[in-house]
Amino acid sequence: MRPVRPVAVLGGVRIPFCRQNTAYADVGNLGMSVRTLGALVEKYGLHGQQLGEVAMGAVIKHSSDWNLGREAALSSGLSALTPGITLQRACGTSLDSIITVGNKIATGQIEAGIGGGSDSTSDVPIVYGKVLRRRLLAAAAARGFKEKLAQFRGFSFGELKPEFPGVAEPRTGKSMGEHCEDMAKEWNISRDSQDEWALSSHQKLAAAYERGFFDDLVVSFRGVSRDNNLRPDSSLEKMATLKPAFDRSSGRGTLTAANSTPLTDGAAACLLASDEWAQAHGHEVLCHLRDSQSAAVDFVHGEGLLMAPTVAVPQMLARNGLSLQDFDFYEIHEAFAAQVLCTLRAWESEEYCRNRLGLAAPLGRIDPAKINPNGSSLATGHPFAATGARIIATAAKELKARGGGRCLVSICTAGGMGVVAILER
Ligand SMILES: CC(=O)CC(=O)SCCNC(=O)CCNC(=O)[C@H](O)C(C)(C)COP(=O)(O)OP(=O)(O)OC[C@H]1O[C@@H](n2cnc3c(N)ncnc32)[C@H](O)[C@@H]1OP(=O)(O)O
Repeated sequence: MRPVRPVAVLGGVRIPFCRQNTAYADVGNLGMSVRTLGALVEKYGLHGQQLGEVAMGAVIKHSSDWNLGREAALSSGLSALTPGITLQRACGTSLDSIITVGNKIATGQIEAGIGGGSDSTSDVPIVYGKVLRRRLLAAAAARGFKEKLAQFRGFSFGELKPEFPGVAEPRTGKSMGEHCEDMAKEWNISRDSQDEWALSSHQKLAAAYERGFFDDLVVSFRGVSRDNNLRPDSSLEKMATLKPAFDRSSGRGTLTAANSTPLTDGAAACLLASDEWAQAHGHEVLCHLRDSQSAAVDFVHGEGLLMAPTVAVPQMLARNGLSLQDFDFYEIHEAFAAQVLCTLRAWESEEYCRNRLGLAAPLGRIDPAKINPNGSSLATGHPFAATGARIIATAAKELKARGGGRCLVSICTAGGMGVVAILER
């Protein structure tokens, strides 16, 4: 193995994120990925260039998109000699795409690459059940009309019932929202604190747009120039009127449409390189990807589904000799406001940090003013596989704007996992 070398983040772009069944309803993952990669190629003058890897991902994906990373790369303006790969780790997908490309750069396998992701909740694969699928395949392989027709002997119209992609965890049958509602109850997270967190996310995102922060990060698409979930005019009074979205009957439900991410379409991507490649091509290094970590929790046997970042972060901190307070700001994915608030409370809990994380003392408090300075998923919306690249692009630009510093990135994912990373400038 060659020695590990620094991984430079040169920046990123994304299309505005749009709520389900709005502006991108007929575009799909490939269209959104191509627009995003094309914009990145344009921004960094990569036309005709051969990069080492394009790693993209999608949580919900049509088989007709083949290998989304390669297909999107082929239509992006990059050289056709650029390889592509498609990854999936639920909401951690594009952070993992970026880590994958970063690791290849760190070990000297490649000099530069793109990591990103896309998700469409408006154009999802809807399939027939297994019985009809078997019949159709057998009919396709059969010779002659009579033999084909024979495959449908005993056919019933019930077989035409479509199957939609699952929205529930296969092992528990509960949705993300239902799991997070359980977490909010376990950690005593109030409805008011969730609504306040969500409102603040909208206000910070709106302010960032107003001061031009996103001018070179968000490229317009299909006539949209800003995330269409953004509601700067929202209020705590209006939020307080909303009914619980996931626990409607116990009278104790606190997660609502306003303090949960909406179903969203969108794509985002980042350019990474070795310092040498960046210098040779005249690109400024916005920051370095110093380290990353993934972890999982046993949600099937009672742990909170979205609590795995609480486990991944201390592992990564220990390896780097850092404390939770050694960061200038934090980018914590807001799957639900309650997820962020549960995570913060767990890191402050003596009992949790000692007994669950095996630490000598609690990780301690983070100043909420240092979290998500430009808003996050509650305001932008959350196209699952695009969120990681949105966060890295935003954090890298924020580090440049501050002239230096250190950022902790934390993303919870379905399947009881978490992916976290450290960025530094
Ligand atoms: C997947 C991973 O790996 C990890 C993760 O990130 S987990 C997170 C994954 N994401 C999810 O699970 C998505 C969850 N979200 C949902 O399923 C749906 O958005 C939801 C069930 C929460 C809400 O759906 P919905 O009821 O159709 O929402 P919607 O119709 O938009 O809004 C309902 C009301 O709230 C209002 N509202 C929404 N946001 C608001 C806000 N910020 N301020 C004020 N009002 C708001 C709307 O205006 C609407 O009001 P009216 O009824 O008066 O029109």
